[in-house]
This record gives sequence, C-alpha cells and structure tokens, in this order.
Amino acid sequence: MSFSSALFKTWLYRAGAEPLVEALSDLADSGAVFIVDADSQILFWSKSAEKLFGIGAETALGQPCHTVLHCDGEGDPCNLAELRIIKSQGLNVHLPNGVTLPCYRTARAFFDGNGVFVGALEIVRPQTESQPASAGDHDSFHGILTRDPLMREAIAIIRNVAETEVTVLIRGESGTGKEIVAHALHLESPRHFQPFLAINCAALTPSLLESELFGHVKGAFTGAVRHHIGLFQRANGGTLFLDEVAELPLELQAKLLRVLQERNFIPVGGDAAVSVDVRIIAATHRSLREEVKAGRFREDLMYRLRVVPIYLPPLRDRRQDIGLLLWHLIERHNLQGRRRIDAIAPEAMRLLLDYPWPGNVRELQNVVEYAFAVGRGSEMRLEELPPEFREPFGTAAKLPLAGQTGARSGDEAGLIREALAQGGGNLEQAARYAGMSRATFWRKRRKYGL
Ligand SMILES: Nc1ncnc2c1ncn2[C@@H]1O[C@H](COP(=O)(O)OP(=O)(O)OP(=O)(O)O)[C@@H](O)[C@H]1O
Repeated sequence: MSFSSALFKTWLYRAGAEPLVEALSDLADSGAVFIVDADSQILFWSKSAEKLFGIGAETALGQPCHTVLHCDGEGDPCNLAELRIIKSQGLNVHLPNGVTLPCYRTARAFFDGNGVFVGALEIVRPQTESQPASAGDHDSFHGILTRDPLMREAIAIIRNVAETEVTVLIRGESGTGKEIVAHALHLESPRHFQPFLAINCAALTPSLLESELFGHVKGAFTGAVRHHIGLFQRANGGTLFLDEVAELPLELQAKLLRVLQERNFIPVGGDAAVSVDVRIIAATHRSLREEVKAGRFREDLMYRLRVVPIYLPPLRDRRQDIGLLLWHLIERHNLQGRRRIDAIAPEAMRLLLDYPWPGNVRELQNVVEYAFAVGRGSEMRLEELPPEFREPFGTAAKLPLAGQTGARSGDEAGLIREALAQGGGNLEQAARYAGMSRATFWRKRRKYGL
C-alpha cells in the first residue's frame, strides 16, 4: 500500500498519467515494463522492453502479449485476473531471434469500480540481475556474468563501441561466450530492435555458405528451384555475427570485403547488386595474423574486421567465474522444479575448480545438466560429475583445448574418436562429451576424416 496526499490527484491531472508511467518505467532500469488490457492486448511497451526483448513498440503495440512474448515457466504465467499479484515468478521468454531469456516477472492486475478485470502492469527482469547472488560482486550484462577483470574490460569495450558502427572481432576459444558477447553488443546498439543473425562459417561447405550468406537466384545451380534470400539481406538494418570467420574460403573473403567496403553484393547466379546496411561482428578462435601469414586469410579483410578486437579469456584463466556461473546455471535448473540443488559437496567443488575446462562455459553447462540428470537430493555430489572428472586431471589437462591452435593432433583425433564411441551415434552427445559445440565437433571430424 502506498500513500498520496489529497493534492496528488490534481498533480496527476496536470502532469499527465502517461508521462508518469513512462518515467516510472524508465526508473525500472533493466526491467521491461509493459501494460496489457483484459484481452492481453499490449497497450504500453516501454523503451526497456524494446531493449530487453529486442522487439520494437511498433511490433508489440496492439498485439496479444502471448504472440509477442513466448513464455513458459512456473505455473500458468497468464492467469493474472485470478492471481491478481505475481511476485518474482520465474519464466523463460523465447525471443524471436531464437534466444531463450530466463526472467523473473512481477505483475499486478487492475480492476474497475465494479471489480471487473481491466488489465495488468508487468515488469520482466532478466534473472541474472535480480538474484541475491548478483549483489555487487560481479558484472551482469545482457546475460553475461563475470567477475573477471579481462571480461569486465570486454564489457566496457562493448558499452563504448555499441553506439558506433565499427566492426568488432571477438577472439576466444570455443564456448567462451563469443556469440553471447556479440548479441550483447547488438542489444546495446541503436540496431537493437532489428534482426541479430548468426552463422558459423566452419559448419557449411563453401558453396552452401555462399548461398546462405548472399542468397541465390532461381536456377543459379542445379537444385536452386527458387529464389533464396541470404543472411545479409535478412539482417538488413541489424547485425550479422560471423562465427569462425577464419574458416571463410578465400573467394568468399573477397565477397565479404566488398560488402564491408561498398555495402552491396551480388547474390549467387544474379547480375544485379543488392544494397544492404548490416553491422558485422566476427569471431574466431584463431589468430587472424597467423592466418594472414600462412596465406589463408586476406590482410585487407583482417584490418577491416578487427577495427576493435575483443579477447575473451578461457574459463581456466578466470577461476573466479566458475562458482558464479555454476550457481547461475544451478538456479536455472532449480526453477524447472524437478530437483533443487542448494549445496555442492566440497570435494566436487574442488574438482570443478581444478578442471581445465577445454569446452569452457558450454562444458560447464553440460556438467550441470549431467548432474541434474543423473543425481538426486539437494547436494551436488562428486559421483554426479561426468566420467572425465573421475580420471586424474593429468589426463584431462592433456586433452586438447577445444578449438585451440596448437592442440596436439594425435590427442585431438583420439578425443573425437572416443567421443563418437561414447555418443553411440548421437552426435549431440558426442560433441558434448568432447566439450565442443556441434559445429566445432563437425569440423574436427572432417579434419580427421572420422
Ligand atoms: N559469461 C557468461 N555468462 C553467462 N553465460 C555464458 C557466459 N559465457 C558463455 N555463456 C553461455 O555459454 C554458452 C556458450 O557460449 P557461446 O555460444 O557464446 O560461446 P562461443 O564462444 O560462441 O562458442 P563457439 O565458438 O563454440 O560457437 C551459451 O549458452 C552462452 O549463453
């Protein structure tokens, strides 16, 4: 219950209710504020909602809330007329760009003088920002959590360059967060409610990659039965994230350079140039300088791409992030309600801290998932860690660091073979076993002919 003086009504009349709602929603900071009517139609959509969800007011206003935000989570998230007030309800919001954002939702229903439900005011916050654990000791930035000075530096760079149009090159091993960082940069930029699209240049054959990036016209090659709009056109106005850019074949490097310089390209089999306005963010686990020296990467393109380089350190070099991310991931699984972990056995924690994490944060996610799948009870125990934790880390430390140059090929091929055997035909499981993304795993298999 809040209190207001008798003069408040007069003041409200003069100041206007709408500017007041706008000002209050601005003060909610990272929380997305919106108002729906009794039919769930969105009447008010704050700037912070645009920013958090990457959905513009012109798309959201007048639409039923459930067609704009696809949510699931604890209980029925829409039953507001009955519930009247909802406080910090955990839910996942599935965004149009395919990202799932774990959030907390607070909402209040409104009723007219006759007690008829007229709608609700809702505030949705990203989970990482309202958990008690996040108080003060770490940074939380568009889903990126860290206590590490180098990661904090990376976040500071993102904040500084987001407003500009410079190209950014993110360097880091597989699973260190290159894509989440690229997405954060997009969300901070003036392009945030235009598309953010991502492609892994290592995961497709050169001809498929060209088609995927630049599109093709009907009849461009056997099988091109219809026109295909490429990612550059689909990302128009927004951002295109080119992961593993060092794997781009030389002929496509020339085409990419042209888009960067002239902002246009010719689709495969086409004869007319298409103009686009796309911000490029590229990432690689390799040193582009080394690739240039080896003649595999164009020097002019390297300079175009790495105007602002950002380095993401591997997880083994930022041990203080292990506990932070571990608990963040445990909280996310706890919300699903099947098991609740509120302690980690000290011997398990010791191993988790000592482990070399070749697959970085993605591997940490897999470890938590594994523990939730195989274990029971409120404590995460040593026996719930995946098999590799039961071997001496001498062996684990010798594992190739996923995606790193210089990894010993013999060991790496062995790891891939072992992962394939463990996965028993399931490639997702095999990639997980090797601590790699599916794309990286696919690339390594191809490399060793496995
Ligand atoms: N600092 C972080 N805080 C929270 N989640 C993180 C962080 N870093 C990475 N993640 C999560 O870890 C997973 C892997 O991250 P991401 O896909 O961005 O890595 P990547 O470097 O692009 O990997 P790859 O090169 O193999 O594609 C994602 O689910 C991402 O959300």
